[in-house]
Amino acid sequence: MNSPSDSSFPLGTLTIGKTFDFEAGHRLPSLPPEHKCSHQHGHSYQVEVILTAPTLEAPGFVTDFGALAPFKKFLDTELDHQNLHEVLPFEPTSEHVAQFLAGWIIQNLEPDIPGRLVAVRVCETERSWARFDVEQR
Ligand SMILES: Nc1nc2c(c(=O)[nH]1)N=C([C@H](O)[C@H](O)COP(=O)(O)OP(=O)(O)OP(=O)(O)O)CN2
Ligand SMILES: [Zn+2]
Repeated sequence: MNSPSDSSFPLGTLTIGKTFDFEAGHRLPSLPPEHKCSHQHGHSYQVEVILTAPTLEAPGFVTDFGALAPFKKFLDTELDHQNLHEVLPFEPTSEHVAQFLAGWIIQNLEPDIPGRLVAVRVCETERSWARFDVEQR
């Protein structure tokens, strides 16, 4: 069986990603009333979590996708079918939500997995997204 130490494997960085979703309402109250997003509306949010690791764990994982289950549970229990501006202590722009979710992953998931968080991307729609890139640690 080949392994990454074989010379046929080029040097480089491996990343993995998994996409989660939740449904939620929100409004952005700081926007002027004429802005459509100052009014209550909803999104089918998609959250992409991107991880890396300097070495792979057997059988060749950055992190087992299944080990990200606690993050899905957090989204399901805390954000799904909620009004985000009521349950989050900040104005729920995509940018703020991406940064917040990155913080949750670093605090609550990273200690238990081999991978390290690279970025979190939050999509409000198919065409609109914000990405938070974690500073090199
Ligand atoms: N940089 C950001 N801009 C906006 C955000 C945001 O989080 N970050 N959020 C909103 C609203 O929540 C809005 O629901 C999404 O904006 P928009 O892409 O304009 O919505 P539409 O899907 O309706 O886009 P159309 O291209 O007009 O169909 C606003 N801006
Ligand atoms: Zn919105």
